[in-house]
Amino acid sequence: MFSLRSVAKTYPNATIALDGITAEIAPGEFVALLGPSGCGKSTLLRLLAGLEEPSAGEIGWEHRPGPGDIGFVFQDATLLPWASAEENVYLPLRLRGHKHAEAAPLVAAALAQVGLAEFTKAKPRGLSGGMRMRVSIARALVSDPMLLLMDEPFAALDEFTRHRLQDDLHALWRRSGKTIVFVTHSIYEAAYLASRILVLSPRPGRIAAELRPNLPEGAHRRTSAAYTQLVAEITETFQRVMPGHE
Ligand SMILES: Nc1ncnc2c1ncn2[C@@H]1O[C@H](COP(=O)(O)OP(=O)(O)OP(=O)(O)O)[C@@H](O)[C@H]1O
Repeated sequence: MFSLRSVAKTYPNATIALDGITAEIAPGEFVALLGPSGCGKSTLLRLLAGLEEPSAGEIGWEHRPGPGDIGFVFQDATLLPWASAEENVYLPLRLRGHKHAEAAPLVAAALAQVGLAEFTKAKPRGLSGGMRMRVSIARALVSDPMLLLMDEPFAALDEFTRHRLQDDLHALWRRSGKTIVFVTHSIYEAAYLASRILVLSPRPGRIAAELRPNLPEGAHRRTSAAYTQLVAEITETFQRVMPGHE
């Protein structure tokens, strides 16, 4: 779907956020960018979104994304507080000039995809944190993007809600075949969700290691011996690649 060739990013204040990032991402992959705070994960997402330009290297696209081809989900749900779930999900289509009548079935389908078919009229304050995040995911899905960029979307949720949303996101990914790039600090989350894990080193971020997990699907995924083993493997990888670790 896209390739990163020796991509580097230095900010005007001389902070080198990323250096020499090279990777090829195929359609349908679920890529976790896993790394410590400040290693440039969000910078990499912004480069992919076209919000920043690399200072060196290049990003090559198989099909250059147009409007609506990339969906974003951030750590905060960033919903309009006075607007209903439905209106929040309609927003990106409205901004691109879609009429309400034509958008309504897409909005309803996106909300149904995240399990909120019954909550279309609810305002954000009437929804739990997990439900607000579901609205945010529906808003990202409404234009049927080819690529979903997610920046620590579940970091602020309690553990139980987080597990539910991880389960549902994983199922959605399997069902839809979308390409997802997901930033996280959590080894457990990366292990559970991703088909490929890129471990980034501390700033300047480089790809320090790469894993391609192949966990069993189904109800026992999280409790499987393979999952525990994968978490141990990623933890060992971290200890190996992070300076200052014994
Ligand atoms: N606009 C900017 N100007 C200058 N420095 C920046 C800018 N944006 C980010 N940085 C710096 O670049 C480095 C990488 O930031 P980035 O937000 O990409 O990291 P991150 O891995 O996403 O961190 P976190 O996990 O804490 O969100 C940090 O040191 C940050 O302070």
